[in-house]
Amino acid sequence: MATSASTSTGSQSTSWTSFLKSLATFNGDLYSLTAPPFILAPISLIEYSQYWSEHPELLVAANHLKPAEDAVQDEIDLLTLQRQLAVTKWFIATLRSQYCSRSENLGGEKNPLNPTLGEVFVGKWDSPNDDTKVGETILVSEQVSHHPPMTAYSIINKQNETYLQGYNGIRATISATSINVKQFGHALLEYKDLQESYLITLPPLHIEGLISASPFVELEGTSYIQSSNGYITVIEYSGRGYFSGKKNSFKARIYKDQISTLNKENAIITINGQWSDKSYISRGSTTPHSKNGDELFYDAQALDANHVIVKPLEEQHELESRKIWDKVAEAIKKGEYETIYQQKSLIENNQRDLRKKEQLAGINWETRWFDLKDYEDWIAEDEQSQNPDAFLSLTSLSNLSIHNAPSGSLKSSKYDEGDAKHWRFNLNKWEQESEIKI
Ligand SMILES: CC(C)CCC[C@@H](C)[C@H]1CC[C@H]2[C@@H]3[C@@H](O)C=C4C[C@@H](O)CC[C@]4(C)[C@H]3CC[C@]12C
Repeated sequence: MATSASTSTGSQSTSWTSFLKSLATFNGDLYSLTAPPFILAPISLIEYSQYWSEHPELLVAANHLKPAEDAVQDEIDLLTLQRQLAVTKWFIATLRSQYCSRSENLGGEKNPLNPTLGEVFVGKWDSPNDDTKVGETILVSEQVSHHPPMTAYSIINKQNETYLQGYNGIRATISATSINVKQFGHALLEYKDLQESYLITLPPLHIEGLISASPFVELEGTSYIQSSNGYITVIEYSGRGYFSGKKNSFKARIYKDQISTLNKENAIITINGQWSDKSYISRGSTTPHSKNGDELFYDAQALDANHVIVKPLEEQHELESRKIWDKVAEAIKKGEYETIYQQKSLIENNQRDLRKKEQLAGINWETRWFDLKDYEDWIAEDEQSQNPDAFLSLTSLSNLSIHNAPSGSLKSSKYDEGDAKHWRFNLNKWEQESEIKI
């Protein structure tokens, strides 16, 4: 999103009004809009990858729910369900950071800086509260495409053999009072020791509060967590006034398998509440509630987010996000609108020059740690393979599209068409990385 230069905070309401007017001619690309500088976030969108692991202990929790070697079938089954619950809890715990943190820390939803092609963001989390069971978790993310913007990430906890990877992009439309955003991409979580994997889809969202110049995100629709053991969590989101009259509401139902999802009565467990606050859990399909004495599932306000540790700027590579955007971020924090405009233009022009030079030389920018995998080429081979691909198996179990459809699209839905190319982390490339250090 471009920035309009403005010199005083007194002009804020005028520039907000012209921003709202510009929405009338919106072409679907959020980044082509001229946003008033006071709604810019002083971080690049690539940094949002960190929100997947602000509770590393929850990310690895399922790895500690392993059956003992002599466990009987009932114990094995119970632990399998408990792992589905652990993954569901971790996912619910990511939502507050993903969708509320700018509103909480910056006083309203803000527009992130649009990452440059090849921009990277890396960091780590130490074991929270010196819990030796968690160990170090690292984050590696890369801007793999600029048109359309796509960010890929990988989060690794070697001690727990826990590997999360994914990528995301957005497509937006405007309605009378909100900006509606569909997410593209998905996340894949693997517990290698357990030989278990999970496919996680990303919910649609909309931005409200535009008229009053106090934008905030509300999730909507459905997202899924499909496990390789068959269990599937179906999460439905709603805003103020739909399920409960409260903002950020959700209802998650865990089913034995995808077929069971056809009737909500089949839910084995139901979780209900606010993803930014408290949620409750009960057995079966009845809606749990604190008033019914149901058990607390997760309290998003109780635990502080664990922020990723990033090297000081002096030690950063020229492709690292905070190094690229340092001057712009400082100007945003100080409200120096002219400097924001100048420094952003420098970066954008430099990028345009680079792309022109590549075009003249007949070369394409090469991604650093992620490869674009075309699943159309893989389907036939995978059927014969001893080691089937996790994404293909999980989309088959969950009846989800393998195509580049809005995240969470079902097979045979109107979106289930086109390419089936998805960004995948290449661990070898990361292990051979010699210039960029955590
Ligand atoms: C104030 C408003 C008019 C500016 C528009 C900003 C717009 C581009 C931002 C607003 C919310 C952003 C979402 C964010 O809430 C969370 C995520 C999850 C993360 O994993 C991937 C990025 C995404 C979808 C952000 C994309 C940019 C959004 C829509």
